[in-house]
Amino acid sequence: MTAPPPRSPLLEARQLRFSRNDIPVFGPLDFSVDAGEALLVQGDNGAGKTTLLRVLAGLLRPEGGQVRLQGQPADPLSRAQSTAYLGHLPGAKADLGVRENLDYLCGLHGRRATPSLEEALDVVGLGGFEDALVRQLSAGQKKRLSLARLWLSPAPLWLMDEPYANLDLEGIELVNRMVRAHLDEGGASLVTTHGAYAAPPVRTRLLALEKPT
Ligand SMILES: Nc1ncnc2c1ncn2[C@@H]1O[C@H](COP(=O)(O)OP(=O)(O)OP(=O)(O)O)[C@@H](O)[C@H]1O
Repeated sequence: MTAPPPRSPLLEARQLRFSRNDIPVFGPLDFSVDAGEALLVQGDNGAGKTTLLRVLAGLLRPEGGQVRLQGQPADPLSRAQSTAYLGHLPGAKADLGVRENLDYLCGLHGRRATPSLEEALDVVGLGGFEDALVRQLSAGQKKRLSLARLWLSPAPLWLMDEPYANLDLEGIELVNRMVRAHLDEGGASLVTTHGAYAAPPVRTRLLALEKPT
């Protein structure tokens, strides 16, 4: 019996590098993440973690190198479709309600057929806040709204920039439960951290970012 061909990584970066005004921010980097895995991206303030995630999401153009998704070269459009980005700013409209915002964000980024918006809000602990205005939410509640958007996303690759920031202990456990469930379903996650926060208790690779000299 012949062995099945090896499966391509969900995400692979080759010699990926980024500069701003000719000043190197990161790279060249080589790394890969398989379905069912998390990659912990560690580095000090300014090491380039957010920039790397934004490049992978297709929001910034790398200076060089390649990004492959499931073995195929990925242009910015396919990167945008295959990734869900959880950033520092929730991207929500302050004067709209929580459910309205989630609906709007899912309209922009796409969503799975299930669960419903209300179920997703329950999962992240925002049940009962459906009609609250986003500007009335705390920082942690806004982060939970972003997590609800992630939970509804059909994208296999989650790009999570400091997902534990502003969350209480229960929120940290929520992030870990979500990452574990996403990986169990065949997804993958990149999680940035300064190293001081908790890390998801899942099969994890490590990418240490240092400022280029
Ligand atoms: N919009 C921007 N314009 C110019 N320089 C920027 C911009 N955003 C980030 N930088 C610079 O790029 C470098 C990398 O920033 P980045 O936000 O990727 O780091 P980080 O590792 O995510 O940091 P932190 O842990 O503080 O969030 C820093 O030197 C930063 O000053």
